[in-house]
Amino acid sequence: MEIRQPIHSEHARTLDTEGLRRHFLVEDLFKPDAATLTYSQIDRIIVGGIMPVTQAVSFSPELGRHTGTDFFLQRRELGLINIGGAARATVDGQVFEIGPREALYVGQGAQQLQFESVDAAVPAKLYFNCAPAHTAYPHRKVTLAEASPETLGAAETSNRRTIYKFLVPDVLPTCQLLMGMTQLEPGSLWNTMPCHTHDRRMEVYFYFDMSENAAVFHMMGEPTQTRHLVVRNEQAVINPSWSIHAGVGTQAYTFIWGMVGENQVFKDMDHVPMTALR
Ligand SMILES: O=C(O)C(=O)C[C@H](O)C(=O)CO
Ligand SMILES: [Zn+2]
Repeated sequence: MEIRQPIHSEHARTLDTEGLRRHFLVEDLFKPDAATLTYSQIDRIIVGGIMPVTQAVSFSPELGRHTGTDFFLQRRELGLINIGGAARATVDGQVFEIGPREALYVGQGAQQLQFESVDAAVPAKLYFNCAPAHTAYPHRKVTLAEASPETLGAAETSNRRTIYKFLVPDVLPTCQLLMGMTQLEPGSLWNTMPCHTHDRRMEVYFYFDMSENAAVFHMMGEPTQTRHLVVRNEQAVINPSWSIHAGVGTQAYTFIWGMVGENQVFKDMDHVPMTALR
C-alpha cells in the first residue's frame, strides 16, 4: 500500500510539476489479477483499483496490517464502481453481480471479499474508495437507474453533463463515504466550472473513458493560486479541502468522484466566483 502524507496549501504552492504529481496524482490503478491501494492521510481515504482477469482477486487478512486492525474492513467501509466488464463480488458469502457502470457498497465488518470477472476477455475494473467507519450498514449493489441522475450545464459552455449519485444518503446509508460518476456529453469538455472548494470534505476524482492520446487538464490549488495536472485515462487526483477541483479535456470523458469528511450534504460547497480565480 502506498502512503501519501497530507499537505499544507502553502507547501503545495511551492511545488513544480513533478512535486504536484507526486503528491496529488495516482497513476497506475489497474494491474491484471491484482488490487492496488493508495492510502492518503487526508481523511484517511484509501483509493484503489481491482482488476481480476484470469483469477479471482481477494482482500487478504494481511491488509489489516496497514490499518492496525484484525482485518481490512474491521473499522472501514468501501464503495466501488465498475468501469469494465461484468464482475462478480462475493462478500462474506453474499454474491453480487456488478455490471458495467454499477456500484457496490460494502459495509464495515466484512471479512472475506473476493472479486472475479465474468468474462476474462472483458475484464472487470473496479475503482474503489474506502474510508474509516463507525457502524455496519448493509452491503448493497446500486444500479445506474437508482443513482438519481441529474443533468447540468449547457453545450454553449461546453459543460453539459449528467451526475449519477450512487452512494449518497438519498440512495442508501453510509458512515461518511459519498461516491458518484459524472459523464460528459460528446462535445462538452469542462467539469465543475464555476468551481468550488469544501472545507468540510476532501474529494478524489478518477478520470476514465479517454483515448490513449487524450488528456484532462485538472485544475487544483487554492482559488487564487491555481495549478494544473495533466491527467491521462484511468488516473486519479487527490483534492484536499482547500483545493478547487475541476477539469477540461481534449475530448469528452467520465469521472468518478468520492468524498469523505464532516458531512454528507452533496450541495455543501463553497462556490468560487469566476472573478476570484487566479
Ligand atoms: O461535474 C460536476 O460538477 C461534478 O461532478 C462535481 C463533483 O461531484 C463535486 O465536486 C462534488 O463536490
Ligand atoms: Zn467538490
